[in-house]
Amino acid sequence: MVRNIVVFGGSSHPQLTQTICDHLGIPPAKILLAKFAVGETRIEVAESVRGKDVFIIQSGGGKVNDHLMELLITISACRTASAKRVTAVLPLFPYSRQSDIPYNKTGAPLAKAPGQRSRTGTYTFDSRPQTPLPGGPESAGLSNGTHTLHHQLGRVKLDEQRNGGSAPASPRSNGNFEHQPPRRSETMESDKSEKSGSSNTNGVVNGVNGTQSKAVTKPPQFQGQPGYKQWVAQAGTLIADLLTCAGADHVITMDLHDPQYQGFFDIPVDNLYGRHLLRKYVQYQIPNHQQAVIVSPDAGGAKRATAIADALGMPFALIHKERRPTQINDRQNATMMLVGDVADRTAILIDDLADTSNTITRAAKLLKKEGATKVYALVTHGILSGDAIERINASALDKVVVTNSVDQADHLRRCPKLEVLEVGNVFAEAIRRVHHGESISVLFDYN
Ligand SMILES: O=P(O)(O)OC[C@H]1O[C@@H](O)[C@H](O)[C@@H]1O
Repeated sequence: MVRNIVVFGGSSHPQLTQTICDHLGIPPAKILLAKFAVGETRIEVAESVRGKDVFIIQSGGGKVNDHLMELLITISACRTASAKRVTAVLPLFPYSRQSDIPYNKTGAPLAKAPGQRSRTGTYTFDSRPQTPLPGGPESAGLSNGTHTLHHQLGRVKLDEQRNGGSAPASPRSNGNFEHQPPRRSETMESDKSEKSGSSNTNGVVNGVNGTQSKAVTKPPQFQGQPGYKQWVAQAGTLIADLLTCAGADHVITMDLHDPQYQGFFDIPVDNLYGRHLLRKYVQYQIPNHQQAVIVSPDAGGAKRATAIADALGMPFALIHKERRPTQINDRQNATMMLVGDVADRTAILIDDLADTSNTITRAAKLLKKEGATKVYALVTHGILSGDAIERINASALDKVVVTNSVDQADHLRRCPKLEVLEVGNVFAEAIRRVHHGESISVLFDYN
Protein backbone atom coordinates (compact mmCIF):
# COMPACT_ATOMS: atom_id res chain seq x y z
CA MET A 1 0.00 0.00 0.00
CA VAL A 2 1.35 3.43 -0.96
CA ARG A 3 0.78 6.41 1.34
CA ASN A 4 0.12 10.09 0.81
CA ILE A 5 -1.16 9.38 -2.65
CA VAL A 6 -4.61 10.12 -4.04
CA VAL A 7 -5.95 8.51 -7.23
CA PHE A 8 -9.02 9.96 -8.91
CA GLY A 9 -10.77 8.37 -11.86
CA GLY A 10 -12.64 10.32 -14.50
CA SER A 11 -15.79 8.97 -16.09
CA SER A 12 -14.00 7.57 -19.18
CA HIS A 13 -12.84 4.29 -17.69
CA PRO A 14 -13.90 3.50 -14.07
CA GLN A 15 -12.89 -0.16 -14.40
CA LEU A 16 -9.28 0.78 -15.23
CA THR A 17 -9.17 3.17 -12.28
CA GLN A 18 -10.34 0.35 -10.01
CA THR A 19 -7.72 -2.06 -11.40
CA ILE A 20 -4.94 0.50 -10.90
CA CYS A 21 -6.09 1.21 -7.34
CA ASP A 22 -6.30 -2.51 -6.59
CA HIS A 23 -2.65 -2.87 -7.65
CA LEU A 24 -1.68 0.11 -5.51
CA GLY A 25 -3.69 -1.19 -2.55
CA ILE A 26 -5.77 1.97 -2.12
CA PRO A 27 -9.39 2.82 -2.91
CA PRO A 28 -10.16 5.35 -5.67
CA ALA A 29 -10.58 8.81 -4.09
CA LYS A 30 -14.08 10.24 -3.86
CA ILE A 31 -15.08 12.71 -6.52
CA LEU A 32 -18.41 13.93 -7.83
CA LEU A 33 -18.54 13.94 -11.62
CA ALA A 34 -21.74 15.55 -12.80
CA LYS A 35 -23.24 17.82 -15.40
CA PHE A 36 -25.54 20.78 -15.43
CA ALA A 37 -28.63 20.46 -17.57
CA VAL A 38 -27.01 22.53 -20.27
CA GLY A 39 -24.16 20.04 -20.51
CA GLU A 40 -21.46 21.89 -18.58
CA THR A 41 -19.18 19.67 -16.52
CA ARG A 42 -19.42 19.96 -12.75
CA ILE A 43 -16.76 18.51 -10.43
CA GLU A 44 -16.55 18.25 -6.65
CA VAL A 45 -13.42 16.80 -5.10
CA ALA A 46 -14.87 15.01 -2.09
CA GLU A 47 -11.72 14.42 -0.05
CA SER A 48 -8.69 16.41 1.00
CA VAL A 49 -5.74 16.54 -1.37
CA ARG A 50 -3.71 19.09 0.62
CA GLY A 51 -0.03 18.22 0.35
CA LYS A 52 -0.85 14.96 -1.46
CA ASP A 53 0.55 13.38 -4.59
CA VAL A 54 -2.49 13.30 -6.88
CA PHE A 55 -2.99 11.09 -9.95
CA ILE A 56 -6.03 11.57 -12.18
CA ILE A 57 -6.88 8.76 -14.59
CA GLN A 58 -8.77 9.75 -17.70
CA SER A 59 -8.52 8.12 -21.10
CA GLY A 60 -9.36 9.35 -24.60
CA GLY A 61 -11.99 7.61 -26.71
CA GLY A 62 -15.76 7.72 -26.28
CA LYS A 63 -16.98 11.22 -25.43
CA VAL A 64 -13.48 12.52 -25.82
CA ASN A 65 -14.21 16.24 -25.49
CA ASP A 66 -16.33 15.78 -22.35
CA HIS A 67 -13.61 13.60 -20.84
CA LEU A 68 -10.95 16.15 -21.62
CA MET A 69 -12.95 18.96 -20.02
CA GLU A 70 -13.61 16.79 -16.98
CA LEU A 71 -9.88 16.11 -16.66
CA LEU A 72 -8.92 19.78 -16.97
CA ILE A 73 -11.44 20.84 -14.32
CA THR A 74 -10.35 18.05 -11.96
CA ILE A 75 -6.68 19.02 -12.34
CA SER A 76 -7.56 22.62 -11.63
CA ALA A 77 -9.69 21.65 -8.61
CA CYS A 78 -6.84 19.62 -7.12
CA ARG A 79 -4.33 22.35 -7.80
CA THR A 80 -6.44 24.99 -6.08
CA ALA A 81 -7.11 22.55 -3.22
CA SER A 82 -3.33 22.60 -2.50
CA ALA A 83 -2.26 19.25 -3.93
CA LYS A 84 1.51 18.87 -3.77
CA ARG A 85 1.74 17.48 -7.29
CA VAL A 86 -0.85 16.61 -9.93
CA THR A 87 -0.19 13.92 -12.53
CA ALA A 88 -2.56 13.38 -15.44
CA VAL A 89 -2.66 9.70 -16.39
CA LEU A 90 -3.96 9.39 -19.95
CA PRO A 91 -3.76 5.74 -21.11
CA LEU A 92 -4.91 6.95 -24.56
CA PHE A 93 -3.87 10.54 -25.06
CA PRO A 94 -6.74 12.53 -26.64
CA TYR A 95 -5.99 14.55 -29.77
CA SER A 96 -2.54 12.97 -30.10
CA ARG A 97 -3.15 12.35 -33.80
CA GLN A 98 -3.40 16.11 -34.25
CA SER A 99 -0.03 16.96 -32.79
CA ASP A 100 1.40 18.00 -36.10
CA ILE A 101 -0.37 17.80 -39.41
CA PRO A 102 -4.15 17.72 -39.21
CA TYR A 103 -5.60 14.27 -39.50
CA ASN A 104 -8.42 12.76 -41.38
CA LYS A 105 -8.99 9.17 -42.22
CA THR A 106 -7.28 9.37 -45.58
CA GLY A 107 -4.29 10.92 -43.91
CA ALA A 108 -4.65 14.13 -45.87
CA PRO A 109 -4.82 17.57 -44.33
CA LEU A 110 -8.37 18.75 -43.83
CA ALA A 111 -7.84 21.50 -46.31
CA LYS A 112 -10.68 21.20 -48.78
CA ALA A 113 -13.33 23.84 -48.67
CA PRO A 114 -16.83 22.69 -49.53
CA GLY A 115 -17.11 22.71 -53.27
CA GLN A 116 -13.37 23.04 -53.76
CA ARG A 117 -13.18 19.60 -55.30
CA SER A 118 -14.55 20.79 -58.63
CA ARG A 119 -11.99 23.54 -58.80
CA THR A 120 -8.91 21.54 -58.09
CA GLY A 121 -9.95 18.24 -59.66
CA THR A 122 -7.50 15.49 -58.69
CA TYR A 123 -5.72 17.55 -56.05
CA THR A 124 -4.06 15.12 -53.65
CA PHE A 125 -2.03 15.04 -50.47
CA ASP A 126 1.15 14.96 -52.54
CA SER A 127 0.19 17.93 -54.69
CA ARG A 128 1.99 20.95 -53.42
CA PRO A 129 0.32 24.32 -53.40
CA GLN A 130 2.11 25.87 -56.31
CA THR A 131 3.79 29.08 -55.36
CA PRO A 132 3.45 31.54 -58.22
CA LEU A 133 6.86 32.40 -59.56
CA PRO A 134 8.02 35.45 -61.50
CA GLY A 135 8.12 34.86 -65.23
CA GLY A 136 5.15 32.49 -65.32
CA PRO A 137 4.81 28.83 -64.47
CA GLU A 138 6.20 27.48 -67.73
CA SER A 139 9.35 29.49 -67.59
CA ALA A 140 9.74 28.43 -63.97
CA GLY A 141 9.64 24.79 -65.02
CA LEU A 142 6.27 24.04 -63.48
CA SER A 143 4.69 22.64 -66.59
CA ASN A 144 5.91 19.08 -66.17
CA GLY A 145 3.23 18.03 -63.67
CA THR A 146 -0.44 17.54 -64.33
CA HIS A 147 -1.42 20.13 -61.75
CA THR A 148 0.34 23.20 -62.96
CA LEU A 149 -0.88 26.57 -61.94
CA HIS A 150 -2.18 27.29 -65.42
CA HIS A 151 -3.91 23.96 -65.54
CA GLN A 152 -5.65 24.67 -62.25
CA LEU A 153 -6.55 28.16 -63.30
CA GLY A 154 -7.92 26.81 -66.54
CA ARG A 155 -10.17 24.50 -64.56
CA VAL A 156 -11.29 27.30 -62.30
CA LYS A 157 -12.21 29.46 -65.26
CA LEU A 158 -13.97 26.62 -67.00
CA ASP A 159 -15.98 25.83 -63.86
CA GLU A 160 -16.85 29.45 -63.40
CA GLN A 161 -18.00 29.76 -67.01
CA ARG A 162 -20.13 26.64 -66.65
CA ASN A 163 -21.64 28.06 -63.50
CA GLY A 164 -22.32 31.33 -65.23
CA GLY A 165 -19.99 33.26 -62.92
CA SER A 166 -16.59 34.75 -63.35
CA ALA A 167 -13.21 33.48 -62.23
CA PRO A 168 -12.29 34.65 -58.76
CA ALA A 169 -8.91 35.91 -59.81
CA SER A 170 -7.04 36.30 -63.02
CA PRO A 171 -3.42 35.45 -63.63
CA ARG A 172 -1.22 38.33 -64.56
CA SER A 173 1.47 37.90 -67.08
CA ASN A 174 3.98 37.23 -64.32
CA GLY A 175 1.94 34.38 -62.90
CA ASN A 176 0.75 36.28 -59.82
CA PHE A 177 -2.83 37.00 -58.87
CA GLU A 178 -4.50 40.27 -58.35
CA HIS A 179 -7.92 41.22 -57.10
CA GLN A 180 -10.27 42.20 -59.86
CA PRO A 181 -11.58 45.68 -59.27
CA PRO A 182 -15.10 45.60 -57.90
CA ARG A 183 -17.64 45.51 -60.69
CA ARG A 184 -20.51 47.95 -60.87
CA SER A 185 -22.84 45.42 -59.35
CA GLU A 186 -20.53 45.21 -56.36
CA THR A 187 -20.79 48.88 -55.48
CA MET A 188 -23.41 49.87 -53.02
CA GLU A 189 -24.67 53.34 -53.37
CA SER A 190 -25.84 55.29 -50.40
CA ASP A 191 -29.45 54.90 -49.40
CA LYS A 192 -30.10 58.45 -50.38
CA SER A 193 -28.68 58.13 -53.87
CA GLU A 194 -30.42 54.81 -54.39
CA LYS A 195 -33.69 56.44 -53.68
CA SER A 196 -33.31 59.65 -55.54
CA GLY A 197 -29.91 60.15 -57.08
CA SER A 198 -27.96 59.01 -60.11
CA SER A 199 -24.34 58.17 -60.46
CA ASN A 200 -21.81 59.24 -63.01
CA THR A 201 -18.99 57.15 -64.40
CA ASN A 202 -16.60 58.24 -61.67
CA GLY A 203 -18.78 56.70 -59.03
CA VAL A 204 -19.84 60.10 -57.79
CA VAL A 205 -23.50 60.41 -56.92
CA ASN A 206 -25.56 63.44 -57.65
CA GLY A 207 -28.14 64.00 -54.97
CA VAL A 208 -31.55 65.62 -55.46
CA ASN A 209 -30.42 68.83 -53.89
CA GLY A 210 -27.41 69.08 -56.15
CA THR A 211 -24.80 68.08 -53.51
CA GLN A 212 -22.29 65.41 -54.36
CA SER A 213 -21.48 62.45 -52.18
CA LYS A 214 -19.14 59.53 -52.82
CA ALA A 215 -20.57 56.08 -53.51
CA VAL A 216 -19.92 53.62 -50.70
CA THR A 217 -17.84 50.89 -52.27
CA LYS A 218 -18.53 47.41 -51.00
CA PRO A 219 -15.22 45.78 -50.04
CA PRO A 220 -14.24 43.06 -52.48
CA GLN A 221 -15.45 39.65 -51.41
CA PHE A 222 -12.73 37.45 -49.91
CA GLN A 223 -11.81 34.75 -52.33
CA GLY A 224 -9.34 32.02 -51.51
CA GLN A 225 -6.63 31.83 -54.10
CA PRO A 226 -6.48 28.58 -56.03
CA GLY A 227 -3.55 26.46 -54.90
CA TYR A 228 -3.56 27.79 -51.35
CA LYS A 229 -4.92 25.76 -48.48
CA GLN A 230 -7.29 26.91 -45.82
CA TRP A 231 -5.87 27.41 -42.37
CA VAL A 232 -6.33 24.32 -40.27
CA ALA A 233 -6.04 23.92 -36.52
CA GLN A 234 -3.15 21.96 -35.11
CA ALA A 235 -4.58 21.06 -31.74
CA GLY A 236 -1.56 19.33 -30.21
CA THR A 237 0.05 22.45 -28.74
CA LEU A 238 -3.28 23.69 -27.44
CA ILE A 239 -4.00 20.44 -25.59
CA ALA A 240 -0.50 20.44 -24.07
CA ASP A 241 -0.97 24.06 -22.98
CA LEU A 242 -4.44 23.38 -21.56
CA LEU A 243 -3.13 20.56 -19.37
CA THR A 244 -0.23 22.59 -17.99
CA CYS A 245 -2.38 25.68 -17.64
CA ALA A 246 -4.94 23.71 -15.62
CA GLY A 247 -2.14 22.74 -13.26
CA ALA A 248 -0.74 19.37 -14.35
CA ASP A 249 2.86 18.81 -13.23
CA HIS A 250 3.37 15.51 -15.01
CA VAL A 251 1.76 13.33 -17.68
CA ILE A 252 1.79 9.55 -17.95
CA THR A 253 0.51 8.04 -21.19
CA MET A 254 1.04 5.09 -23.50
CA ASP A 255 2.06 4.63 -27.14
CA LEU A 256 1.60 8.21 -28.28
CA HIS A 257 0.68 8.23 -31.95
CA ASP A 258 3.65 10.51 -32.52
CA PRO A 259 6.30 10.06 -29.79
CA GLN A 260 7.68 13.50 -30.61
CA TYR A 261 4.49 14.97 -29.16
CA GLN A 262 6.29 14.84 -25.80
CA GLY A 263 8.30 17.79 -27.04
CA PHE A 264 5.15 19.95 -27.04
CA PHE A 265 5.12 19.91 -23.23
CA ASP A 266 7.30 21.76 -20.76
CA ILE A 267 6.45 19.25 -18.02
CA PRO A 268 7.66 15.60 -17.87
CA VAL A 269 5.76 13.18 -20.11
CA ASP A 270 6.27 9.44 -19.58
CA ASN A 271 5.21 7.63 -22.73
CA LEU A 272 4.88 3.97 -21.71
CA TYR A 273 5.10 1.22 -24.28
CA GLY A 274 2.17 -1.04 -25.08
CA ARG A 275 4.40 -3.02 -27.38
CA HIS A 276 5.67 -5.24 -24.52
CA LEU A 277 2.18 -6.60 -24.15
CA LEU A 278 1.78 -7.04 -27.89
CA ARG A 279 5.14 -8.77 -28.18
CA LYS A 280 4.29 -11.16 -25.35
CA TYR A 281 1.00 -11.97 -27.06
CA VAL A 282 2.83 -12.85 -30.27
CA GLN A 283 5.39 -14.89 -28.38
CA TYR A 284 3.04 -16.89 -26.18
CA GLN A 285 -0.39 -16.84 -27.83
CA ILE A 286 0.22 -17.17 -31.56
CA PRO A 287 1.02 -20.74 -32.61
CA ASN A 288 4.26 -21.11 -34.61
CA HIS A 289 4.88 -17.39 -34.40
CA GLN A 290 8.42 -17.91 -35.77
CA GLN A 291 6.84 -18.80 -39.12
CA ALA A 292 4.54 -15.78 -39.02
CA VAL A 293 5.30 -12.34 -40.41
CA ILE A 294 4.93 -9.00 -38.66
CA VAL A 295 3.22 -6.38 -40.84
CA SER A 296 2.98 -2.62 -40.44
CA PRO A 297 -0.20 -1.25 -42.09
CA ASP A 298 1.59 1.98 -43.00
CA ALA A 299 5.04 3.52 -43.14
CA GLY A 300 4.37 5.63 -40.02
CA GLY A 301 4.05 2.51 -37.87
CA ALA A 302 7.08 0.68 -39.31
CA LYS A 303 9.37 1.47 -36.38
CA ARG A 304 6.83 0.17 -33.88
CA ALA A 305 6.30 -3.04 -35.85
CA THR A 306 9.97 -3.71 -36.62
CA ALA A 307 10.78 -3.39 -32.90
CA ILE A 308 8.58 -6.44 -32.29
CA ALA A 309 9.84 -8.29 -35.38
CA ASP A 310 13.47 -7.70 -34.40
CA ALA A 311 12.93 -8.69 -30.78
CA LEU A 312 11.39 -11.99 -31.84
CA GLY A 313 13.60 -12.59 -34.90
CA MET A 314 10.58 -12.58 -37.20
CA PRO A 315 10.26 -11.42 -40.82
CA PHE A 316 8.66 -8.08 -41.54
CA ALA A 317 6.43 -6.70 -44.30
CA LEU A 318 5.05 -3.24 -44.90
CA ILE A 319 1.86 -1.98 -46.48
CA HIS A 320 2.50 1.12 -48.48
CA LYS A 321 -0.47 3.46 -48.60
CA GLU A 322 -0.39 5.01 -52.04
CA ARG A 323 -2.00 8.39 -51.86
CA ARG A 324 -1.26 9.53 -55.39
CA PRO A 325 -3.51 8.49 -58.23
CA THR A 326 -1.82 5.36 -59.43
CA GLN A 327 -2.23 2.47 -61.77
CA ILE A 328 -3.93 -0.42 -60.02
CA ASN A 329 -2.45 -3.81 -60.70
CA ASP A 330 -2.54 -7.22 -59.07
CA ARG A 331 -0.33 -6.27 -56.14
CA GLN A 332 -2.44 -3.34 -55.18
CA ASN A 333 -5.67 -3.08 -53.28
CA ALA A 334 -6.96 0.25 -54.56
CA THR A 335 -4.52 2.42 -52.61
CA MET A 336 -2.56 -0.19 -50.65
CA MET A 337 0.47 -2.11 -51.80
CA LEU A 338 2.32 -4.87 -49.95
CA VAL A 339 6.09 -4.74 -49.69
CA GLY A 340 7.24 -8.17 -48.52
CA ASP A 341 5.99 -11.74 -48.59
CA VAL A 342 3.12 -13.16 -46.53
CA ALA A 343 2.17 -16.13 -48.70
CA ASP A 344 1.30 -19.26 -46.69
CA ARG A 345 2.08 -17.50 -43.41
CA THR A 346 0.18 -16.01 -40.53
CA ALA A 347 0.30 -12.21 -40.86
CA ILE A 348 0.36 -10.10 -37.69
CA LEU A 349 -0.59 -6.46 -38.15
CA ILE A 350 0.82 -4.11 -35.53
CA ASP A 351 -0.60 -0.59 -35.07
CA ASP A 352 -0.92 2.03 -32.36
CA LEU A 353 -4.67 2.47 -32.66
CA ALA A 354 -7.79 1.40 -34.49
CA ASP A 355 -10.49 4.03 -34.71
CA THR A 356 -12.84 3.30 -37.62
CA SER A 357 -10.84 0.07 -38.21
CA ASN A 358 -10.69 0.97 -41.84
CA THR A 359 -6.91 0.60 -41.86
CA ILE A 360 -6.71 -2.86 -40.32
CA THR A 361 -9.69 -4.32 -42.20
CA ARG A 362 -8.42 -3.10 -45.57
CA ALA A 363 -4.95 -4.34 -44.73
CA ALA A 364 -6.36 -7.76 -43.78
CA LYS A 365 -8.16 -7.99 -47.12
CA LEU A 366 -4.93 -7.28 -48.96
CA LEU A 367 -2.93 -9.75 -46.84
CA LYS A 368 -5.42 -12.57 -47.48
CA LYS A 369 -5.30 -11.74 -51.17
CA GLU A 370 -1.52 -12.01 -51.00
CA GLY A 371 -1.84 -15.52 -49.57
CA ALA A 372 -1.74 -15.03 -45.80
CA THR A 373 -3.37 -18.01 -44.08
CA LYS A 374 -4.49 -16.08 -41.01
CA VAL A 375 -4.50 -12.39 -40.10
CA TYR A 376 -4.18 -10.99 -36.59
CA ALA A 377 -4.33 -7.29 -35.76
CA LEU A 378 -2.53 -6.28 -32.56
CA VAL A 379 -3.34 -2.72 -31.61
CA THR A 380 -2.53 -0.78 -28.44
CA HIS A 381 -5.58 1.49 -28.40
CA GLY A 382 -8.87 -0.08 -29.51
CA ILE A 383 -10.98 3.06 -29.90
CA LEU A 384 -13.32 1.27 -32.31
CA SER A 385 -15.69 4.16 -32.97
CA GLY A 386 -18.93 4.12 -34.95
CA ASP A 387 -19.40 0.94 -36.93
CA ALA A 388 -15.81 -0.29 -36.38
CA ILE A 389 -16.99 -3.45 -34.63
CA GLU A 390 -19.38 -4.35 -37.47
CA ARG A 391 -16.55 -3.70 -39.92
CA ILE A 392 -14.22 -6.03 -38.02
CA ASN A 393 -16.87 -8.72 -37.72
CA ALA A 394 -17.41 -8.66 -41.49
CA SER A 395 -13.71 -8.46 -42.36
CA ALA A 396 -10.96 -10.90 -43.26
CA LEU A 397 -9.41 -10.40 -39.83
CA ASP A 398 -9.28 -13.59 -37.78
CA LYS A 399 -8.47 -11.93 -34.47
CA VAL A 400 -8.13 -8.41 -33.11
CA VAL A 401 -6.11 -7.91 -29.94
CA VAL A 402 -6.25 -4.57 -28.12
CA THR A 403 -5.33 -3.31 -24.66
CA ASN A 404 -7.89 -1.86 -22.27
CA SER A 405 -6.34 1.63 -22.47
CA VAL A 406 -9.88 2.41 -23.66
CA ASP A 407 -12.89 0.71 -22.07
CA GLN A 408 -13.57 -2.50 -23.99
CA ALA A 409 -16.59 -3.85 -22.09
CA ASP A 410 -19.11 -2.97 -24.81
CA HIS A 411 -16.74 -3.91 -27.65
CA LEU A 412 -16.15 -7.34 -26.11
CA ARG A 413 -19.87 -8.03 -26.01
CA ARG A 414 -20.27 -7.20 -29.68
CA CYS A 415 -17.11 -8.63 -31.22
CA PRO A 416 -16.30 -12.35 -30.98
CA LYS A 417 -12.93 -11.71 -32.68
CA LEU A 418 -11.78 -9.33 -29.96
CA GLU A 419 -9.29 -10.14 -27.21
CA VAL A 420 -8.22 -7.63 -24.55
CA LEU A 421 -4.88 -7.25 -22.78
CA GLU A 422 -4.72 -5.61 -19.35
CA VAL A 423 -2.72 -2.37 -18.94
CA GLY A 424 -3.85 -1.53 -15.40
CA ASN A 425 -0.81 -3.19 -13.84
CA VAL A 426 1.59 -1.24 -16.10
CA PHE A 427 0.03 2.10 -15.14
CA ALA A 428 -0.10 1.14 -11.47
CA GLU A 429 3.61 0.36 -11.51
CA ALA A 430 4.39 3.63 -13.30
CA ILE A 431 2.34 5.56 -10.69
CA ARG A 432 4.08 3.74 -7.83
CA ARG A 433 7.52 4.50 -9.24
CA VAL A 434 6.74 8.14 -9.99
CA HIS A 435 5.30 8.56 -6.49
CA HIS A 436 8.42 7.11 -4.85
CA GLY A 437 10.75 8.98 -7.17
CA GLU A 438 12.07 5.73 -8.64
CA SER A 439 13.24 5.29 -12.18
CA ILE A 440 10.59 4.08 -14.58
CA SER A 441 13.07 3.22 -17.32
CA VAL A 442 12.58 -0.45 -16.46
CA LEU A 443 9.10 -0.07 -17.98
CA PHE A 444 10.71 0.97 -21.24
CA ASP A 445 13.19 -1.90 -21.39
CA TYR A 446 12.15 -3.84 -24.35
CA ASN A 447 13.79 -7.25 -24.21
O1 LIG B 1 -8.28 3.45 -39.93
P1 LIG B 1 -8.63 3.91 -38.55
O2 LIG B 1 -8.87 2.75 -37.65
O3 LIG B 1 -9.74 4.92 -38.51
O4 LIG B 1 -7.40 4.73 -37.98
C1 LIG B 1 -6.24 4.07 -37.52
C2 LIG B 1 -5.02 4.49 -38.28
O5 LIG B 1 -4.86 5.89 -38.25
C3 LIG B 1 -3.53 6.17 -37.89
O6 LIG B 1 -3.43 7.41 -37.35
C4 LIG B 1 -3.17 5.05 -36.96
O7 LIG B 1 -1.79 4.91 -36.79
C5 LIG B 1 -3.78 3.90 -37.67
O8 LIG B 1 -2.94 3.44 -38.69
